[in-house]
Amino acid sequence: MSKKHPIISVTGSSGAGTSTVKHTFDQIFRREGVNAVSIEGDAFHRFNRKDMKSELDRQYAGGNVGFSHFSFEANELKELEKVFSQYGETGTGRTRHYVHDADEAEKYGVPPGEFTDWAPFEDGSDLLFYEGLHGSVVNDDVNIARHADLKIGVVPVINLEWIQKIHRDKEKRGYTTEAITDVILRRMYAYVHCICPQFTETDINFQRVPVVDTSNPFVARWIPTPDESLVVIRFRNPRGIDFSYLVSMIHGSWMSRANSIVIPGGKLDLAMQLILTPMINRLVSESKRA
Ligand SMILES: Nc1ncnc2c1ncn2[C@@H]1O[C@H](COP(=O)(O)OP(=O)(O)OP(=O)(O)O)[C@@H](O)[C@H]1O
Ligand SMILES: O=C(CO)[C@H](O)[C@H](O)COP(=O)(O)O
Repeated sequence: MSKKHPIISVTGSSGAGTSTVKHTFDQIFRREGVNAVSIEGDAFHRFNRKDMKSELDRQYAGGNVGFSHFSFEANELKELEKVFSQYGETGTGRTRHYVHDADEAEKYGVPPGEFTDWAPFEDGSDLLFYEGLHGSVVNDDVNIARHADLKIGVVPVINLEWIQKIHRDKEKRGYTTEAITDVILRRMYAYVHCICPQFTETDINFQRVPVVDTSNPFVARWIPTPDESLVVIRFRNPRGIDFSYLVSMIHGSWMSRANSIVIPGGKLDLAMQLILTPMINRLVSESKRA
């Protein structure tokens, strides 16, 4: 945690919607005049695509069938913790990009499956924004969660997460349903052991729940729309959260527990703006006073 150089981390599995949530944060940053530097979790993969394939073969041959991109050891988590820690102390740091597809290859000038070079953050930012797989990890080697001042979990129920992943990976990244299904299966061990535990560390979780039948996610023809879903918003520490204000502002919402509200899926953007804007403003104004 850093009063002077705050960090926001948004954590979610592959296809959960963290990139989508980043757009909402970007809108808040623009509107509130907050200068944020952003990093993507995939930048901290340990291997490029080709080397990951070799490493997977090597791990499988050695009997480690739980190895995947979700695994701690497939990512440079010490480097990520160092970036968080350095940013918290000095407001400086560095990142790079993992290039997934042709569009990103054109944008960054390196082929799909490769990393760009590391580059330093711009000077003078107000906060650091992380979005990816491992923003709230606590294990024997690293404690990334302790460096972040606001930790968000993006966690659709799993059938929906799979539908979102399958559609995104097919349309944007050119994979087949069979290849994506294979990846989902191979990642299951690390999903349970490396991804899920983070959502007890996060301050607020946004869980999208479809209200249409998603019982066979592998044949779903489209992603359930916002109007075909609800979102459960759970606060780790509900003290200071003005639930009656939120329920009155978000038409159709209700409290389901003392620390949780449920909103119509179409109100997610509004809810995020109402909940997060004062939190972001507080982080920035406290940092200017520190
Ligand atoms: N609230 C939402 N309503 C409808 N569709 C959504 C929502 N959130 C995400 N999606 C869809 O789900 C897919 C995956 O979302 P997104 O790319 O944001 O995931 P991600 O968590 O960033 O994945 P990765 O980390 O693997 O890049 C996209 O097609 C996106 O449009
Ligand atoms: O989004 C992901 C994880 O968050 C990808 O699955 C990961 O970055 C590997 O990508 P690829 O299989 O395309 O090389």
